[in-house]
Amino acid sequence: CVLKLKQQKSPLNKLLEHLLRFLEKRDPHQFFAWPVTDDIAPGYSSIISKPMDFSTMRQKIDDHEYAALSEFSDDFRLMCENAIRYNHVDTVYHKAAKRLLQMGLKQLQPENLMRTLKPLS
Ligand SMILES: CC(=O)c1cc(-c2ccccn2)c2ncccn12
Repeated sequence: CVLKLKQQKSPLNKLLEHLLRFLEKRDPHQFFAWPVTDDIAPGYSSIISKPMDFSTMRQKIDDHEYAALSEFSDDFRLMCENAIRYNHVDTVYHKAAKRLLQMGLKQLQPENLMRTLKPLS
């Protein structure tokens, strides 16, 4: 059998894995860890046309589906905005999504990005 050589992690992939770990730490209840199912959220799949969650983002990193940081940020924003739209404003999920989005976009700003990357260089 032909051994599938472990693909070298590209610099972008190293950055995205680092960012994903940073963002996941700010979801202590793991509300965003896995896809939302219709069982836990009635009608979810007919309301949210493009679902997204951290496990899907991790799979996309591993499958080299992100060609740029902006594509990763788009999925992060999509994940948060789905929760902001589906969940009523007075729910823990809506509130957690707003906090996570605000914190995540701040972290993705170039000057803050450099700050988290320093130790990686
Ligand atoms: C992210 C989201 O919208 C979500 C996560 C969850 C969730 C995630 C993990 C464990 C339990 N619930 C959820 N439950 C009901 C309605 C919406 N949600």
